[in-house]
Amino acid sequence: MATQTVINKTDILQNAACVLVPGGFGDRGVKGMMLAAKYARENEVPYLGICLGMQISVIEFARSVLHLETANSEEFDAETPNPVVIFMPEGSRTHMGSTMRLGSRRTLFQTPDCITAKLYHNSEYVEERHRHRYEVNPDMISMLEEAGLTFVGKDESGKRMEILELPSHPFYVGVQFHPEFKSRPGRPSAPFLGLILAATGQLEAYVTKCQIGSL
Ligand SMILES: NC(=O)CC[C@H](N)C(=O)O
Repeated sequence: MATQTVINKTDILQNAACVLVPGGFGDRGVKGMMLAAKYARENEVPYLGICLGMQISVIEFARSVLHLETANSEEFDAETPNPVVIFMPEGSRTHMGSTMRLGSRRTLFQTPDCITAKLYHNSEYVEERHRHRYEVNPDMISMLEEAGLTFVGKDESGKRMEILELPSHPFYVGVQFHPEFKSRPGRPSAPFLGLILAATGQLEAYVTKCQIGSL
């Protein structure tokens, strides 16, 4: 897609109540996803990034806020000088399928004082399903956190980033797992519910109810 066309596409975001960037593989559509993440971040539009969508938000933040213009995922540019998203060390580059990090795994909340912990009814941990080969580069975390992006959920080793939030934003959430896999009719997944509540101005009231245990 020509750059000009991509830029004009942000027009369609102007009336968006929220933005969701879902999972995916390869670099198809990544430019547009990056613009959507940037638009949501800069304009306080509720954002949920799932798996690739979380990785996109980290790249976008590194480029725009840390001014690392070449920040990228090794999935899109294996030689990037600023790999903010890297190939997971235990994966295999030659064998696909079962070499992915798959299945239900535990994410530990690093603080109870974050929007996702509250949405998950103040749990200390969640178990959600995974399907990915790349991850946020653990060596970049302190730089990203100093600039305001916080990693509020990590795996049991503490090295794998599972949930990010931008506390200065009304609802800017990225999850490395796939909350859609455990979502059920009448029992919506917490990150999706949070996105819709934020988009309709009901997030604060819902979170308060969670806090006082009346839900
Ligand atoms: N399911 C996904 O969105 C995968 C994201 C990315 N392509 C990875 O392999 O890590």
